[in-house]
Amino acid sequence: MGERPYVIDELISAKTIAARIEALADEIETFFADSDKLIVVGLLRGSFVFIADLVRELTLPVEVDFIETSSYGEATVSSREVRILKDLRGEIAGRDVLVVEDIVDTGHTLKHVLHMLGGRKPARLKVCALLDKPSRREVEVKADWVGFEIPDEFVVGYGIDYAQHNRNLPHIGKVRFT
Ligand SMILES: O=P(O)(O)OC[C@H]1O[C@H](OP(=O)(O)OP(=O)(O)O)[C@H](O)[C@@H]1O
Ligand code: HPA
Ligand SMILES: [Mg+2]
Repeated sequence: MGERPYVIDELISAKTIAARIEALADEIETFFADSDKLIVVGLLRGSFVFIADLVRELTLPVEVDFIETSSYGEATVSSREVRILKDLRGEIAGRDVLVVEDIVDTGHTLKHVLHMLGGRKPARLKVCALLDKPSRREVEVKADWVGFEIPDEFVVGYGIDYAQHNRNLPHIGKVRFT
């Protein structure tokens, strides 16, 4: 399926995102202050910009690893089938893990990943999501830290795509079909 014609309206500016990430990093750092072994796990591809900015605001020692998931493909609706295209490189048993996600929408992706990682017996398993669309939730799952709650709009930018486009926008915009 190809893209329908659309324009992008700014929803959250780059400056607002940067300020919010500073505050999130402060909270995360306080929570994990006693941890010398935090693994920050980004969900590819959407979280690549967010994780890059977030880890640079953290001063505690961290390792960085990635999982690649895919459920949307070229569409604006979830396939509800979460595929793991790439798994972690390292072991997480007994380690503190922070999952970094760009957006929690239906919740299928995060639920699947938390179930998978939880089974590996990490010490603590927490989630930081930049965006949360609670009105669209289909399964119960919650991020421990959320940057912004947003309305039911299809968003792009700051790592997030529509049919693989617009990940390089520095701000978050909403797609308006024309
Ligand atoms: O809560 P959900 O409805 O599951 O949606 C959220 C997930 O969907 C998007 O990923 P996508 O499958 O598009 O892969 P991408 O990160 O490579 O864009 C987004 O980056 C989240 O990971
Ligand atoms: O609003 C969205 N935009 C892009 N990809 C997504 N994946 C889940 N929700 C979204
Ligand atoms: Mg996507």
